[in-house]
Amino acid sequence: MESISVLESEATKFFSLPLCEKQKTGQTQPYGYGHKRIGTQGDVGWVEYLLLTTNQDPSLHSFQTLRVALNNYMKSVKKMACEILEMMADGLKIQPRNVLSKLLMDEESDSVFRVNHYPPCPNVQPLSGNGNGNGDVIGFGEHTDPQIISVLRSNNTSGLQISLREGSWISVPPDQTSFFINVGDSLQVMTNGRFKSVKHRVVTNSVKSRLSMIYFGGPPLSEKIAPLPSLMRGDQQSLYKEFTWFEYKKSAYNSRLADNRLIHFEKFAAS
Ligand SMILES: C=C1C[C@]23C[C@@]1(O)CC[C@H]2[C@@]12CC[C@H](O)[C@@](C)(C(=O)O1)[C@H]2[C@@H]3C(=O)O
Ligand SMILES: O=C(O)CCC(=O)C(=O)O
Ligand SMILES: [Fe+2]
Repeated sequence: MESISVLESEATKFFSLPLCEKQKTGQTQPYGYGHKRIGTQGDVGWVEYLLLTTNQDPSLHSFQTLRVALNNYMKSVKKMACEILEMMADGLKIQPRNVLSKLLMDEESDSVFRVNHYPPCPNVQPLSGNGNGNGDVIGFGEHTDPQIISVLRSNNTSGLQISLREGSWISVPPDQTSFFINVGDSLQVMTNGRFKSVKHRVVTNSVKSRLSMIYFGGPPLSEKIAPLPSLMRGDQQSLYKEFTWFEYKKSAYNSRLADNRLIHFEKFAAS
């Protein structure tokens, strides 16, 4: 895929510019260029990034080649995310098969795209005590993704880890020819817990830099996030209270990265 290598080299060029140049993305908070700070609640990581909405052309006027490469990639990755959601619907034996993908195809779909750059990090003190106790420095702290589905691609530098049920972390081997698919909190709710949003994080590498690009497919803001009726058998009950994506997103964006965001929306949460 030639377009991916163009995007990767343009993104690498972008991140190697002086800070004052990188800040000229023409995007307003929370979008555009950011570094170290993640979200608004005080989370920090050894990372710099570009955060963009997918339903408008990323302004990035001073970075035309990057902008074109991003636009092309965003279109292709959205198509791939829709195909994956359709295969998931087939696997769940639910009809119509576009019941999930249509939310990403909607003109109002609230999807975001992120390019993360983790420069090599000499093993200094873990940032804000978020380290894993092994001297690793956290690039992106543990969290689940709030949307429906995330499609991640990275260069050949390791760093991504997922949390297993008993709390240990395992590395996702980096592979620039593969995509890493993550179930988001919203898909967990829409499948009434059959698919789980898995906690993940990124630890830095002391020698190599990591570049990752993630498409976060989200529904329109007004969409009700609830178990799909065709999945509910007999008198099965929803594990979650009713809410819209707007309500969930608002609550998620007011939380810290590591927080359990779904707990406030569970019907039977232990008190
Ligand atoms: C600390 C935060 C950053 C985040 C918004 C939040 O309050 C909690 C969820 C975070 C996350 C994780 C997945 C995506 O990278 C992201 C863009 C998203 O939609 O939710 C980030 C948010 C962010 O970086 O602003
Ligand atoms: O950069 C990565 O590899 C993962 C980052 C991530 O999980 C996120 O941006 O939500
Ligand atoms: Fe994530």
